[in-house]
Amino acid sequence: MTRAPASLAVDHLSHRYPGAAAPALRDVSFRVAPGQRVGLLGPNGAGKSTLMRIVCGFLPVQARPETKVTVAGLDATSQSLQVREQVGYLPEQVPLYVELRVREHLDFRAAIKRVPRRARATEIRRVAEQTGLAEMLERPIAHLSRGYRQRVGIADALLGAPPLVILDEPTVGLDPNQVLEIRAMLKSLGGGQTLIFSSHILAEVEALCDRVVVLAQGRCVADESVAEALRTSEVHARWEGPPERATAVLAAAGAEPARVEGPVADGGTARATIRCADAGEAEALAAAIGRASLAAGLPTVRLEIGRRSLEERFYRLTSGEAVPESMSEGRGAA
Ligand SMILES: Nc1ncnc2c1ncn2[C@@H]1O[C@H](COP(=O)(O)OP(=O)(O)OP(=O)(O)O)[C@@H](O)[C@H]1O
Repeated sequence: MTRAPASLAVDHLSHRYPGAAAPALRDVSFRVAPGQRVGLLGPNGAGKSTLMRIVCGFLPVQARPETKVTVAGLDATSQSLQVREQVGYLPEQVPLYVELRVREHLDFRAAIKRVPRRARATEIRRVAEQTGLAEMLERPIAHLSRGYRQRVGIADALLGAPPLVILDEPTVGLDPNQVLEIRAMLKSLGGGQTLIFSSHILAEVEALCDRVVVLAQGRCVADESVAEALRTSEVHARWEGPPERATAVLAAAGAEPARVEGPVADGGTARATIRCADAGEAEALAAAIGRASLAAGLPTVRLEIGRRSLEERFYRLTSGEAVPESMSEGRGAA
C-alpha cells in the first residue's frame, strides 16, 4: 500500500481541559511539509500529548474563529472522520489485546482501519517487516518483551500506510538496546509518510528529525530545522581580570548589552557569552572582542564561537534561564 505523505497545518490552537486552571495549549501554530520528520519536544506537561491527540482526532478542536487544524488539506473540525483516516497514531499507553497473537491483533486493527479484507495479509506482512516483527507474528502478545510490544504498537500505527504517522514517545520505558533498535527502525521508515514523534531524548530527535517543534507550558517556543536549532551563533569569552574591565571591553567591541550573559567573576577570571544572530555575526564580534581586549591590555584566556547543542537550546527555550556554563564550555573553536 502506498499513499502520498500529508502536510499538517496548525493555526492558533488552544486547548483547555474541563475544570483545568490553565490551558494545556496556548495559541500554538506551526506547519509540517509532506514527508518531513518532526520531533516534538518539551518538558513534562508542556502539551505534547494534547497536541498529538487533537491532530489525530481523539480530542476535539476547541474552535475559535482564528483556529484551524488541517491534515492533507482536510479540516480537523468539519472533516474529522476523513482526518482520522489520514493518521496512524501510537499513543503514550499502547492499548494491546495481550491475549491475541501479533497477527490476530494486527488483523483486528486492520479491519477497524478499513484495510480491505483481501489486502490485509499483505499489509500485515509489510508492516511486520518494517518493524522487525516478521518472525513474531504467531507469538501471543502476552509473551512479548516491552520493546516488541512497542513494535506492535508502531506496526499498528503504520497499518494502511497512513500519510501522517504520529508516535507519542515511541522509546519511553525501553532498555538501551531496545531504544537503539526502535530508533534504527524509525530511521529506516523512509520518507514515505510524514512523521511526528514526541520525545524527551534530544539525541533521538537530532538523529531522526529534519525539524523540531518545542512546546513549553502550552506555547510553541520554537519551530525550526534541526540545522537551525544547532546553528553556531554564540561567542564565549573569558578574560584574566575582573568583570568590570570585561564589561568595558565588550562595550568597546560593540556587543549589545541585551545579548550578553555576564560578565561574571569566576576564580580570578571574568566570563561572558554573547548571543549573535548568525555565525557571520559571531565571527565578526569575536574578532572585535579580540581587538578590544588587546587595546585595553586585558588578556583573553578563551575566545571562541560555541556550537549549541540541542540540550542547550532546549534548556534556554523551556526554562527561560541562562544556560549553565557546563552546557556550553569546551565546544567548538573560533
Ligand atoms: N485529561 C486531562 N484532564 C485535565 N488536564 C489534563 C488532561 N490531560 C493532560 N492534562 C494537563 O494538560 C497539560 C498538558 O499535558 P500533556 O499530557 O499534553 O503534556 P505532555 O507534554 O504530553 O507531558 P508528558 O511529557 O508528561 O507526557 C498538563 O498540565 C496536564 O496536567
